[in-house]
Amino acid sequence: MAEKKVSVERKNRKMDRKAGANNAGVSKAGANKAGVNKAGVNKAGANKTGMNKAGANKTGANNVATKRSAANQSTAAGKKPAISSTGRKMGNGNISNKKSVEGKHTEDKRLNTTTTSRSADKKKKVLCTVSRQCGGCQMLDMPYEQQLAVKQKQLETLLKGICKVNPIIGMENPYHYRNKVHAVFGHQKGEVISGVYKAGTHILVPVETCMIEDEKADEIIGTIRGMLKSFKIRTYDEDTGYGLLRHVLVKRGFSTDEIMVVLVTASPVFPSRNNFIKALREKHPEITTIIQNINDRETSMVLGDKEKTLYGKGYIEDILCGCTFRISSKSFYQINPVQTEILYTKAIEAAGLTGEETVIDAYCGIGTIGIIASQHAGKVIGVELNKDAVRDAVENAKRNQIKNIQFYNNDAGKFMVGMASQGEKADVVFMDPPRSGSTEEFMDSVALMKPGRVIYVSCNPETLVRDLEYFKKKGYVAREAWGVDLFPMTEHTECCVKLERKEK
Ligand SMILES: C[S@@+](CC[C@H](N)C(=O)[O-])C[C@H]1O[C@@H](n2cnc3c(N)ncnc32)[C@H](O)[C@@H]1O
Repeated sequence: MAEKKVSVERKNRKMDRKAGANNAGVSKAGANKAGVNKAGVNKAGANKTGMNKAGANKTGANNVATKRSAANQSTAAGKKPAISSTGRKMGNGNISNKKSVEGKHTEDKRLNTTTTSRSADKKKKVLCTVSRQCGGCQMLDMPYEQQLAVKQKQLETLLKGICKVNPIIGMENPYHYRNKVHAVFGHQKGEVISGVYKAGTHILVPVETCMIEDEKADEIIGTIRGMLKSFKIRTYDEDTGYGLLRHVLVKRGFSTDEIMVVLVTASPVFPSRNNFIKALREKHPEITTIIQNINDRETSMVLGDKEKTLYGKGYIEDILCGCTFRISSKSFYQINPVQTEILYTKAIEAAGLTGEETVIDAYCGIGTIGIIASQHAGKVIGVELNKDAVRDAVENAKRNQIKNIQFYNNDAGKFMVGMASQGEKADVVFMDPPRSGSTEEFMDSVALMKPGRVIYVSCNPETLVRDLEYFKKKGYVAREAWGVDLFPMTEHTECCVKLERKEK
C-alpha cells in the first residue's frame, strides 16, 4: 500500500515537471496579486493608515531606524527592567529596539522609482531574476510603503466590526531579513543546481541569491553547490530515488552570528564526509555547527527523523528581547528576529502583566514568548507539540535562569482540555498557533479556564478572524490589533490581537 502511494507521488511529480515545462512562461498568482494590490494602495495607504505623518524609519530585516523605537514603548509589565535586543538592560522597564518604527515607513529608493508596469518589470528583473518562477515574493514589484498600506488595508477589511487595527509596523530595510534559508538540490543539464520548488509543483527553480534571504546563508549554499562535483556527491533524484544530497538548510542567529548548516541526505552513508566537512569549514569558518539529517522517505517534508551532529554543538543560539534561546534544526523559530522583538513586545504589553499572573504560552515553540513574559508574571506554563522544540524550551528556561516556567510536550487543545477538566485557572493566555489557526477544543477550554485576557498572535489573518468569531461566542471580545510586517515583499502578514473576557 505504502509503495503504491510512493509510486503515485513520483508519477505526479513527473507530471508536475511536464506541466511546468509547458507553463514556464506563464505569470504566477503572485504577479497578479501584486497588480490587484496596487489598485488598493491608492486608497488604503497613507491617508487611512497615517503612515506618512509619523515620519521615521522602520525596522530592518534586522535593522531598523525609528523615530519612535520599541525601546520607548512601555511594557505594561514594568516592574523588572526589560532587556534590549543587544542584551543590555533598560532601566526604564522597556524593551529596546532602536531600529523599529511605528506608524511611519521609509521607502526603499530602488523600489520607489517604479511607476509603470513596464518599468516595474525591468526593476523586478534587476531585483530578482527568478521572482516569477519562484513566486515567493508576491509584492517585490511594489514600493515598500505601498506593501505596508496594502497589508494594513487587508487587516482593516478582515477585522472590520471586530476590533480597532493599529498602524502596521514595517522595516527600515526590508531585505535579507530571513534568518533561515532552505535550498532544494538537484541537477539541470548535468550541472548541480539549488533553489526552490516552483509554487505548487516539484519543478526546481535555481536560486543563487535572494532579496529576502540572509546573504551569508546564500553564500554558504553556493559554496556547497560548487563543492559537490569534486567530492563526487550526487544530488538526489526524486524520480529514480538515486543520489545523496536532497536539501541544505542554513539557520543563523543574527544577534550571535552562530550559523547552523543542515545537510539533508537520502541515506546515512555519506562518502568522504569528514573531508567534506573540513573543506566546508575552511571556506566558511563562521559556521558553528553542521548536522546531517537523514530523510529517506518519499515526502515533501524537508527534514527526516534521524540526525547526526557532524561538527559543533548541534544547535545555534540567538538573543531576543535580552533572553538567549537555543534553536535546534527542527524547532520553529521566527524567521525575522528584529520584527519578532517588536511583535513580542506588543504582545507582552497587551497582556498587562503585573508580576502576579498565571500565564499560559500555548503553541510555545522553543519557549520564546513565555520566557520573555515570565519576568513579569507569577508563573508560566508552556505547551508545544514538537518534542525537539520542548527540549529547547526547557534548556532555554535554564539558560535564562527562569524558575517560574514549566513546559509540556502535548497537543495544545488536548492539554487545555485536561487543564480545564481539573478546574485549573489562568489569568492570561498567549496563543501563537500555526497558519491553520487554533481549534474549538482549545478555545472551549480557554473559556472554561476564564483568563481575563487572551493574546492571539497569528501569521494568518484569515484563520485569526475565524477564531476571533468563535471566541466571541465564548464570551471573549477582541479589543485591539497590531500588524507587524514579519514578511516584507511577500503577501503574508503577522498580527497580534488582544481579547478580553466579557464580565457576565
Ligand atoms: C507559529 S509557531 C509559534 C512558536 C512560538 N510561539 C514562537 O513565537 O516562536 C507555532 C508552533 O505551534 C506548534 N504546534 C503546531 N500544532 C500544534 C498543536 N496542535 N499543539 C501544540 N503546538 C502545536 C508548532 O510546532 C510551532 O512551534
